[in-house]
Amino acid sequence: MGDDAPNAGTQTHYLNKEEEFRVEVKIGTSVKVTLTDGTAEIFGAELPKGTPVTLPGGKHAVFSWHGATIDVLGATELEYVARDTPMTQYLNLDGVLEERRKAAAAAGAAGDDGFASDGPRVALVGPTDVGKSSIAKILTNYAVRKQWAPLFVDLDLGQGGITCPATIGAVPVDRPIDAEEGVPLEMPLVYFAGDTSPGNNPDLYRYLVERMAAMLDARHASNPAARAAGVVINTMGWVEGQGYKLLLHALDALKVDNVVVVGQERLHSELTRDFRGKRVGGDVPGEGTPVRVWKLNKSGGVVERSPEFRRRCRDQKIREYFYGAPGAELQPHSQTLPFGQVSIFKVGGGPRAPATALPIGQQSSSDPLRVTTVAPSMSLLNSVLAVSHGRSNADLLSSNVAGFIFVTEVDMRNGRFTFVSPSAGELPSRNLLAGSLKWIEMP
Ligand SMILES: Nc1ncnc2c1ncn2[C@@H]1O[C@H](COP(=O)(O)OP(=O)(O)OP(=O)(O)O)[C@@H](O)[C@H]1O
Repeated sequence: MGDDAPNAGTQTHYLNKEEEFRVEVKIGTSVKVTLTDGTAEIFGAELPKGTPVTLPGGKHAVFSWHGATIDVLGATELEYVARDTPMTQYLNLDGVLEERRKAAAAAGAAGDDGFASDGPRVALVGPTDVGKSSIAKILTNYAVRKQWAPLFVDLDLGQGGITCPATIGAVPVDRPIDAEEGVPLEMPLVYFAGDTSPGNNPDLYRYLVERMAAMLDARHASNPAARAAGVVINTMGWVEGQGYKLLLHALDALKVDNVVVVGQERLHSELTRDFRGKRVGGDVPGEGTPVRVWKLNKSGGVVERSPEFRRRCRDQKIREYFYGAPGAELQPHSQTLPFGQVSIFKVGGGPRAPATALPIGQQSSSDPLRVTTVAPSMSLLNSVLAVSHGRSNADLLSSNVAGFIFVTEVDMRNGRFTFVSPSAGELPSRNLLAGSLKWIEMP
């Protein structure tokens, strides 16, 4: 253990075999890490030798399997070297998944299009702050380093692992997810739930997870390489009561065959009980891949994040969407449009009234899956709106989104609003989806 914090200037750190340098960087700032000797990785992504890598605000770990020397430039809030890590456990799990991928590819090559040609569908589950997203990145990156392109799926509405918070998303990963660029965003499939918690509209969350599962099945049916590479899924940290039911639904819908529980004995035993004897992928009972439930240790480096820190991480994620990662400072584009030139919708309006409480044939106006029009008002100020691929009112619910805009000004007197978007030019669609996601831009 070791170095004192906080630090500025360049500090050199020496990592022995299987040691990890843990560092906390203040939100809104960044530090640069350069590997000068040996080999090291950040959540499974190899550090290039001699090239500085920017670590944005947050908590990071630089791990070395064989020993390394690293230089860190900039002020950190906390830093130390840890000897005890669960990385060997994570590597062993990767070994099991790798065997599955190879067997799936071999079965596919032999013309078998049954469940034997399915690569692993792995989900990381556990309460908040146990390291689920970090392990999801490690497993994805280890697969990418062996030339697979697995699908990375994020079901956590709270943090926006792929694009903005309040979404679930999936993206094929063909180059390592690194600290600077995050998940590659060439072809993300993103659904907007409009809220950072699924508890406010669980029906919508379930619906979107099922949409995602259908798209995933369709992709695998037409792409044997993607099918063999498999899927790594990061789930939300709400694992009690309704959260547990939503989790079971998602694992079922996405046909997860490797459930990896991080850091909670009770959840592990509940899932072991609920998945006993269960198989996925087969056409007849008794066929298919048995679901395996694993238990992984939580890394000592994962620290609990306060609600305030989480909120700031979420804001940073939205900021990154519009301005790029710290240091990139992309220029978002500002435009003003009359309200008449766009249609703004929202999904759901609170809990559904029981059908028995309504006149026969009438649908509740608060149907959680009902799409309604949002009238222009000042309440749109600071809203993050999704730009939907949906063309008609009917398919807005089921369509994925092209991107997001952020409302910076509402001019009710002249009936127009000003927004920023990450790229210039026409919006890909004039159909916008609103939710409760807001962002106040800090200087
Ligand atoms: N080994 C480590 N050393 C230092 N920091 C770490 C380590 N592993 C994870 N972290 C950091 O700890 C924080 C929580 O980790 P992570 O986001 O993976 O947890 P999670 O279980 O997915 O949380 P949530 O469900 O709340 O999103 C993150 O800021 C992550 O970068």
